Amino acid sequence: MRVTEIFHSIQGESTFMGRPCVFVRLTGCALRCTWCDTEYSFYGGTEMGLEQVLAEVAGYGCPLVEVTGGEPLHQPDAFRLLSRLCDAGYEVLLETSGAVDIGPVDRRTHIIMDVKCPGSGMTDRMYWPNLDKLSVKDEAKFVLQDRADYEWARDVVAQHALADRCAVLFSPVFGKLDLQSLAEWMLADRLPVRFQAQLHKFIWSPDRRGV
Ligand SMILES: C[S@@+](CC[C@H](N)C(=O)[O-])C[C@H]1O[C@@H](n2cnc3c(N)ncnc32)[C@H](O)[C@@H]1O
Ligand SMILES: Nc1nc2[nH]cc(C(=O)O)c2c(=O)[nH]1
Ligand code: SF4
Ligand SMILES: [Mg+2]
Repeated sequence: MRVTEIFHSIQGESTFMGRPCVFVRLTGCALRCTWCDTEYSFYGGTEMGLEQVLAEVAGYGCPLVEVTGGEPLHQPDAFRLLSRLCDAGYEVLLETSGAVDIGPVDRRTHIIMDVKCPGSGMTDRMYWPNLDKLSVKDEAKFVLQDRADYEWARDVVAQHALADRCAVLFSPVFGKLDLQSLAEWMLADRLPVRFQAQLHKFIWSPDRRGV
């Protein structure tokens, strides 16, 4: 499979935020979210075998592993990687765009799935049946760039009763949507969702790779 980087860091997103975690970032993505912070993963990378990836992950001695990208699910080997990581006893997280069917993902995986808001420019790429496939251990994440995105996300959460199904995360596009505004909108509307900002960008510099 094609791998951009494997690194050990503090999990900066999701309900697992704050925990030490090994990241496997797979190369390539068919989407182009306007605000994507990982464009360096679109091309290049190194070809690695499944066993090689598993060995490198094991070297960190860390029980939490996240497979991300790019869009990991574009590579057929990603599904095998997730299953093998689960078999090996890791707590396994998957970050995925919402554009690829999550049906074949090993159900031991915690799926953290973006629902692409209008500001991303990628709403029409969403595979909507994915919303019904999320379960209690999974998370639906809305990355918001402005008030219009917020209102759209609020409506999607209500229409699909998403908060009854799984954790729902509202996250500002880093450096674009003011944290305080988002927090105040959520409180005013009494939303049953979780505020989250990208912790690693506060710990390290926002454009640093491999953290
Ligand atoms: C780089 S993506 C890789 C996984 C997958 N392609 C996806 O979109 O979920 C990982 C996460 O970072 C989020 N993200 C990317 N750029 C961001 C930004 N500028 N501000 C906040 N979150 C961002 C994405 O929305 C996604 O939840
Ligand atoms: N520290 C850290 N936490 C993260 N959580 C999700 C990430 C991602 O890029 O998918 C990420 C990342 O790039 N770094
Ligand atoms: S789907 Fe993920 S990796 Fe692809 S452009 Fe959007 S945020 Fe970036
Ligand atoms: Mg990232």
